[in-house]
Amino acid sequence: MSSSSGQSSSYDLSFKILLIGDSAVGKSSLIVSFISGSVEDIAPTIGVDFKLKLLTVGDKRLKLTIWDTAGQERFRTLTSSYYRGAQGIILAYDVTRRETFTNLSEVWSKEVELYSTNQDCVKMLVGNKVDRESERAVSTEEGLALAKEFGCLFFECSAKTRENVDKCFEELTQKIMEVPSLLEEGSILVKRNILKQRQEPQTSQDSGCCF
Ligand SMILES: Nc1nc2c(ncn2[C@@H]2O[C@H](COP(=O)(O)OP(=O)(O)OP(=O)(O)O)[C@@H](O)[C@H]2O)c(=O)[nH]1
Repeated sequence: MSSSSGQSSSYDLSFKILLIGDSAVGKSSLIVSFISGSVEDIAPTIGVDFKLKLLTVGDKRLKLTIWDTAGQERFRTLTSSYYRGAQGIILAYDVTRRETFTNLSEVWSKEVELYSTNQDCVKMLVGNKVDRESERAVSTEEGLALAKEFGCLFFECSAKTRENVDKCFEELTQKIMEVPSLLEEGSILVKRNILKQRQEPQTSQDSGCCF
């Protein structure tokens, strides 16, 4: 699997991936770490933000639109509509803050049930900040058990050291491509986009923000 960030209108499949979870678990950092390979200090997300990543998997060129939602409760109602049409959802928590893990059951999995319109959507639990091992408050076994309960994929990673960051996005993408209905959606999205580009003046957008 090879990857690049930036602009290109030439791709075979287009997928939408959404990151959810409590504030400051590192959702934006995971995205930036994956997209640009760098680690920066990031301000809290206001509303919703998205970034694009181009990947090649086998002979397919993929466009991933990765939506970053605000974890802060005051933005919750703003983010609910962004679940629509997602082929992949990452439920993120911070392995050093136990409440961010318990909120996956209390809050975030309920939001997914309520708002996710795609029954076949692939979900992944991601425990972030494993570089802070001495402060760990959630064990790997607990993460695995919850992922099993939710029927999700599972990864632990660090946006800071980039440990497992590429792997978790790549594994999620791979699993999406293994679901025939999602694969079909991915190619329909590309066709729709080509039609739209023919009808509207060309605008190139690598990232954006909605609130
Ligand atoms: N040590 C460590 N710090 C991290 C890691 N990932 C993120 N951080 C830090 O955690 C803080 C919050 O990161 P964000 O990426 O803004 O978190 P978020 O989940 O997007 O937060 P909201 O936008 O409020 O929902 C920042 O200070 C990051 O630098 C990590 O893997 N390890």
